[in-house]
Amino acid sequence: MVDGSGRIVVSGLTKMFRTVRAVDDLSFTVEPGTISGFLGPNGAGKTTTLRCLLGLVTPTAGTATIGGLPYVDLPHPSSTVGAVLGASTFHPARSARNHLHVLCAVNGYPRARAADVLDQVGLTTVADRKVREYSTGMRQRLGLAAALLGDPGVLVLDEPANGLDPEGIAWLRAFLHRLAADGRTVLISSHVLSEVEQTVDHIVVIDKGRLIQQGGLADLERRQGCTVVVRTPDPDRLAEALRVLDPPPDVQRRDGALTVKGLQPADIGHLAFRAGIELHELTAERSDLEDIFFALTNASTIGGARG
Ligand SMILES: Nc1ncnc2c1ncn2[C@@H]1O[C@H](COP(=O)(O)OP(=O)(O)OP(=O)(O)O)[C@@H](O)[C@H]1O
Repeated sequence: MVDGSGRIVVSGLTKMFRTVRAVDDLSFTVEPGTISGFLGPNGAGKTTTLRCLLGLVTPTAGTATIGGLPYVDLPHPSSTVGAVLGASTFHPARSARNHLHVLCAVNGYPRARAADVLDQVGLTTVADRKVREYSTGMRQRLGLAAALLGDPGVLVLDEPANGLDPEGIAWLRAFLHRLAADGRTVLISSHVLSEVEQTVDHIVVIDKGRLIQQGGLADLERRQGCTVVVRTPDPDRLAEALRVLDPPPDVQRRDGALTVKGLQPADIGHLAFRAGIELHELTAERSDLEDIFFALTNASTIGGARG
């Protein structure tokens, strides 16, 4: 169904390269107004999925649509979706402004759009310098500027934080938040989780071409459980009381405290109370995206949970 919403829907997508199953029956949705992180280890199938979405690769089975249409059927593709896949190549002897003027001419956009997008990505003051003088971060910004020329409602970026310094990552984060706040759909891939953790509100995790997990970040963190740090003057007795539970939680010693995985703080507090064990601390540690990612991809490696 054509809905013009800018929603990305990947459904039953499979891509074979000869005998390599790069993408395997993959389904997920990315809603407008959100930033979704498309995560997975190297070789998981992220780029292939994005290339299917952008009409650069023909799926073996399934569909990938934007606003209800495959890329090849979009009436105005470059003003529907802007994409940066890998390092953009620019003529080194051209200025950024000149490069964007050429793209305006090719795509039928007014020349004034070049100045607009240069301003959006913060390159106005250096727009007339040759691109060969640009740093990696400046080139990334120019790639984004080119993707935004048609004022698309959907932005797809493959590893956009690659090669950026912390300042560049902070800039990118704020920039993408502004685009999503305008109602745009933003999908960014990464295998470096710390780079996207503070940027995305939803994640889609894949491994070996298959979906491992998708959902809101906060929700996933909650579902993945947390580590509870417990301090007590009687750690041996508490550890023993915990280990006889069925199933037994994972109990470890750390810096004179016990760390417990697999139970909520209230359960541990209740058990300690009933056993007459004094507690001095009972703290739930939030697991970060890195922990969740490893837990999920390890589970997939040993044939465990799949989303
Ligand atoms: N054109 C191709 N021909 C053959 N195999 C390919 C081709 N493109 C990708 N593959 C294979 O498909 C699998 C998925 O690759 P893909 O590049 O999509 O993963 P990725 O998650 O983007 O990895 P990375 O983070 O390293 O870029 C890999 O095993 C890769 O070698």
